[in-house]
Amino acid sequence: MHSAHTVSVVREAERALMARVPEGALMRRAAAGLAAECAGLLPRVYGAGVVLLVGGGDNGGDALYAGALLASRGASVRALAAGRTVHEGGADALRAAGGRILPFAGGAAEEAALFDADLVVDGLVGIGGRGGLREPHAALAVLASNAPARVVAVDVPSGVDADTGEVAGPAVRADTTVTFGTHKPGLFVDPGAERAGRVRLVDIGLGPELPGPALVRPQAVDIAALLPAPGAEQDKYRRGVLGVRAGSDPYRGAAVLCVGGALRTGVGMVRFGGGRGVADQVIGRWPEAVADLRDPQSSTDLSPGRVAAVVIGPGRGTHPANADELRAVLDSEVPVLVDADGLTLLTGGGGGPLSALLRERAPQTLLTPHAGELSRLLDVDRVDVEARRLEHAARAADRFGCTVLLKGSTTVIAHPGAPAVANPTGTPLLATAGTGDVLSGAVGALMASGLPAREAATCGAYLHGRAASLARGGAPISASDLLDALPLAVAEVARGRAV
Ligand SMILES: NC(=O)C1=CN([C@@H]2O[C@H](COP(=O)(O)OP(=O)(O)OC[C@H]3O[C@@H](n4cnc5c(N)ncnc54)[C@H](O)[C@@H]3O)[C@@H](O)[C@H]2O)[C@@H](O)CC1
Ligand SMILES: [K+]
Repeated sequence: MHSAHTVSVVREAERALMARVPEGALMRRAAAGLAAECAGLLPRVYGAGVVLLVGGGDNGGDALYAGALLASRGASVRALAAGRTVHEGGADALRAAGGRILPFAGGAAEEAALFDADLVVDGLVGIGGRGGLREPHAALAVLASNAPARVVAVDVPSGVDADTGEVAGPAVRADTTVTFGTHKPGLFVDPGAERAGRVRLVDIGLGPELPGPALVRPQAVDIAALLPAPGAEQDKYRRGVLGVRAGSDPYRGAAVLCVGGALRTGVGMVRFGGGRGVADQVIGRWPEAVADLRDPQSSTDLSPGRVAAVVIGPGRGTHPANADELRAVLDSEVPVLVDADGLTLLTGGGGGPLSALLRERAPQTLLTPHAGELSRLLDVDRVDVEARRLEHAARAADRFGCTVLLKGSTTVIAHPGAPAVANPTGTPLLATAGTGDVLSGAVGALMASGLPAREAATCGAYLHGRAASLARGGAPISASDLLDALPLAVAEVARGRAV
């Protein structure tokens, strides 16, 4: 599990650590780690052309000290200074090692230097950056991103908000980000994550000073530890029965995909509740599912004895009868996943009393919106949700008192009082109709097997993203392809389970 801490927490921890170590020790540790990473990216350090982009703060200081180490190994190192001041100690060290410092004036010579470099090191701003990049930092960030050389960002790519991953204007696009002491949330959440490239952590001894993380990014081994292992003693009921309230006459496919997502992730049984037309379609595709053709508003099949969890919403409709059905489900004693039309019902006219039910219900509840649905739930602009995904998922989790999985380029999971989760898997190929229905079924299956909502969401999002990568070897995929690849993803993760 990779952990990330916010800037204020990092600052606090650094203050505590600095009081215990000799002056300058942390920057020397950071620079040594940075230089080693840079050296590893160059075929040969001796004779390599390295350009440092340096701002006026300690982030520039890290770059200058690392540049000095590379220069002392024979690299030709030039620093382009974005402002009038640069870190003095770092500048002295670089000059002493034979490097040069040039003011950046936007001239052709500096552009040529950047385009001729073998490696560009972005030390413009780190965790001290505030708001969108000012000039000339912004111009340098654009030049660096367009340069053919590899780009290494120091601590965070300049222009990326370290806490949120927000990118307000130009930002450096790095191949590698070398971060210090702990990861920063913005490195794991898009749009920041996409700018960070490969993220490497340099240990500067901060660990003992750090409290619990603000965000975690699970690895395959963490998912393996969560994944329910079917036991020899289990029957279909003990393995978990999932109730699915998805699909409607006009949207039958949503039901087929949701039920398929559950079956292909592993579940004891699926009880499908819905009308004859959609039920026929579901059973036609998945004869192993059990159709319940009773009145969908009836709550008799929502007792914990009959289902261990319920998924409601994909393709279900937003008529008053659907609101009644959602109310009955939320009134039940079982964990519930609300998706798609169910989320619209929480937002719409009946949303007041229905969303109040979320706070009141004792069992686990999970909402799985995409950015548009979350923007409507919170009554904010979609672009704001996409710019600051963590903040909005956390706000919804607090408001509704339940777990929230925000789907998208980085899927994030928020749960009141627990670290946020950034899902590491997935591909842009997932942006296609029906993949959300598969996700709700997959996560529902994990809830039915007994995983709490936050863990089921973490595990399900990981498997869903892996399935997308495994399906069709990188060729475009449809939601049905995901169904075929889900068992491969489950098997891959299960192989990593500690024995
Ligand atoms: N504090 C510590 O113990 C350590 C800090 N380290 C480094 O120090 C960095 C933090 O250093 P600082 O606190 O000096 O802050 P930074 O160097 O990240 O940023 C401050 C500088 O950036 C400018 N700036 C801020 N926002 C800007 C914007 N939007 N556009 C243009 N310029 C902007 C400020 O005017 C100032 O010159 C870390 O990211 C890390 O790289 C490391 O050396 C490890 C140890
Ligand atoms: K930087």
